[in-house]
Amino acid sequence: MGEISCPIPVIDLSEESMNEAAGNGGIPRCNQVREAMEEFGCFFVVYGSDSEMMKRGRVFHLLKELFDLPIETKMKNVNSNPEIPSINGYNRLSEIHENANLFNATEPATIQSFAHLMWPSGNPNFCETFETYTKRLLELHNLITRMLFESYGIVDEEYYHSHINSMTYIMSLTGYKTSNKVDQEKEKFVGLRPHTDSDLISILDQNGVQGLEVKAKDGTWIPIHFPPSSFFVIASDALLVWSNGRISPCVHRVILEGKEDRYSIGMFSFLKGTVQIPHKLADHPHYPLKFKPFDHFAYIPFYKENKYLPAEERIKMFCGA
Ligand SMILES: O=C(O)CCC(=O)C(=O)O
Ligand SMILES: [Fe+2]
Repeated sequence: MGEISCPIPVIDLSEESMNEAAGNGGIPRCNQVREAMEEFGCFFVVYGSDSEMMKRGRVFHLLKELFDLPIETKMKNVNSNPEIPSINGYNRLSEIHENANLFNATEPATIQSFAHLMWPSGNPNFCETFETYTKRLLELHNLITRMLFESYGIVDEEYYHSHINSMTYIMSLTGYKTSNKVDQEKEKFVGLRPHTDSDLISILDQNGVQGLEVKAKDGTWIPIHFPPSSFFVIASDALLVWSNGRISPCVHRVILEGKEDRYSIGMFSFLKGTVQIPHKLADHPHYPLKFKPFDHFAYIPFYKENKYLPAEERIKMFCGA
């Protein structure tokens, strides 16, 4: 059987490409971002230089180091954000699947105190690598947000800055240690059931081991193979509300195969406060106001209780107009 080419758009936001575009009068890349979000709820973004890619390899070595620590150590990472009590700092979800969540992940102090908990005698390599990494992911998140706003004609700088300044990020580090599953050499098994995420926009990364799949509009599952130097960007539940129903959250799952351990990182963006449809998107004959404003943190426990309902149904139950 021949390879089916992946229909998911790849958007090049690398520095060279952005400079080139600026020189050419600018390819309307912000429209590509919006179109990808509206059509697929996700896209690949090429971002960062080759030397940064080398460093990204380091990130996943460090995740192995982290998940190889004794469970008692990993359990010391407790939730440090009392406003989101329903998200744990550490989860052991099965014998092969565990994850660590870092709250306010873009603050260097968060990375340092996490590293100190995990490695009391210090791990400067972890701190340096993750501080740089989260900084880049934050820049990327802000760039994508700005482009999306621009494409919708929301060019109010004050609105953009107040939105960005209201964000907080949870970085979720996940390990799927399939090598622990000695008896299931060839069988595929579910790492994460189909779901959408509860935040606004998630940025995903992984080591070289495949497993992530997204559900296309026709119901088929598309395996996600990251192009070189890319991250995978997905729309989450709160973006459905913010966009007044224009952007459907991306349904995704993780299917594991073989014995190679898989490590992934998700940078999840939450609004500290109210998610609200901007006037520009509410005031349209095809898009009458669909959702009431809602408190993003208050949504999380509801989301968790109803995680496997279709996102549209869940959101409508929570804040349908
Ligand atoms: O492991 C992955 O690639 C995806 C993780 C994910 O979907 C999640 O944490 O919500
Ligand atoms: Fe997810």
